[in-house]
Amino acid sequence: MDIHDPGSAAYKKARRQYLKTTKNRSKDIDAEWTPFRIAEKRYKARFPPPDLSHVLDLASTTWDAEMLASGCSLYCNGVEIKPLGQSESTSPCVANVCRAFAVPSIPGLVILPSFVSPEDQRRLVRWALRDHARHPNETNLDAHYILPDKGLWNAHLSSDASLVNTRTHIPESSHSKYESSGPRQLISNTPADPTNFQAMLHSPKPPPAPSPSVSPTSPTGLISKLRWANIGWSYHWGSKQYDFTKGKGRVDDQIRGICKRAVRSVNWKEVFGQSDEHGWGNEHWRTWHETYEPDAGIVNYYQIKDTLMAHVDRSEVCATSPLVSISLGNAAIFLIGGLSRDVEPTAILLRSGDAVIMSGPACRRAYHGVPRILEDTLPDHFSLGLDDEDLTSWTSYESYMQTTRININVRQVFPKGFDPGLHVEK
Ligand SMILES: O=C(O)CCC(=O)C(=O)O
Ligand SMILES: [Fe+2]
Repeated sequence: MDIHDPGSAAYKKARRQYLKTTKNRSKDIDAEWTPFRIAEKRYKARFPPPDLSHVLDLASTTWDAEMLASGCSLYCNGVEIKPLGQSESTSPCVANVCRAFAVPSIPGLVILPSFVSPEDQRRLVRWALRDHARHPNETNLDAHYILPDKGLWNAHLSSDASLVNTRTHIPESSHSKYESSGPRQLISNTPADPTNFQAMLHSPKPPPAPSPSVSPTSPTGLISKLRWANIGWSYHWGSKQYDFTKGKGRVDDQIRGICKRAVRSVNWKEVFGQSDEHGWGNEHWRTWHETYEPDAGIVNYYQIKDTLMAHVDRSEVCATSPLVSISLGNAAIFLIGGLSRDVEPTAILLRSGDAVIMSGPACRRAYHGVPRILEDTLPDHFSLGLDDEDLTSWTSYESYMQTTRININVRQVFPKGFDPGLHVEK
């Protein structure tokens, strides 16, 4: 990256901005920062450009086949990793190269580098933009705009000149129904679990208030403002709870298939079988190959300067089932720590095609975030993708992806055997 070259224009610009913004900053603000916040600040900084030498980057290392097969711990940029062997169902090992790694300091974290093929990555990008970011799936834009029936991406592709109208003209009388909420608030919510499910089910979930400051915008103008689209069960951002009264949205078959294949490719005994010190009793990881069933999630659309602050995904009733996270497009720094922000996080470079599985009580409720999208890291197969379907429109996907990272983040809300239907029909 040329941000590391002190002679480059990007470096000089970042330095100028840094000096301007830090001129009056008190030095002791830093003293109050948690280890997670310090790491976030470090990787987010435009200046000095972050040192990536302690970032776990599985793709940058050539692994010795024998060492991988030994099952012993290895170190990559100072981070301990454990290569996982074959699972009984499908193998993540291609030509004897291990394709699954656990991170022992965060039990339940599994990384599957390059799990999604280049063709599937392009297919998923099309899906995320053209097929998924539209009605009936809610996006961050729906609160403020009345999106076109044909979908925002299709409207953008057809160079639709007509502006997308805002929702600001809400009758005064119904204002009280609406609650102010923005995307990805960092308010803390009560962790969901089977015992408080009933109370959560019936708590009020008012629709978000449309922003009064937005104005009608072209589809092309709005595409760069797309930040998330819901998958499966509907999520209520205001209360940070699922709204089960809205019914169960579909999980696309392709997404479901990839996530199930990822979970089946892991030999969970190697991940959790050694010790049961985490006290989740029934060892339900033993049945994940058969019982794992994704039912909710989110597609995140990051532009280069976007970040996702430290958070815990604790709205799911099941706090241990695998969460499968797929990265597409530009690479990112992913930070994952522990049950509080006081735990020093591990930094992981996630590249297009990588899958991450967060599972078990230690990892599933660990703080994590994305402090940085790395500019100019779009892989070549996004530019050379002209051999598959629909040649003409790929260039639009490619140009959008030049400045984008997409993350498909898929969860299982309910533990096996928990029937939400019984409780909904009262
Ligand atoms: O973008 C990522 O890799 C993580 C996204 C995430 O943590 C979330 O959607 O909750
Ligand atoms: Fe998350």
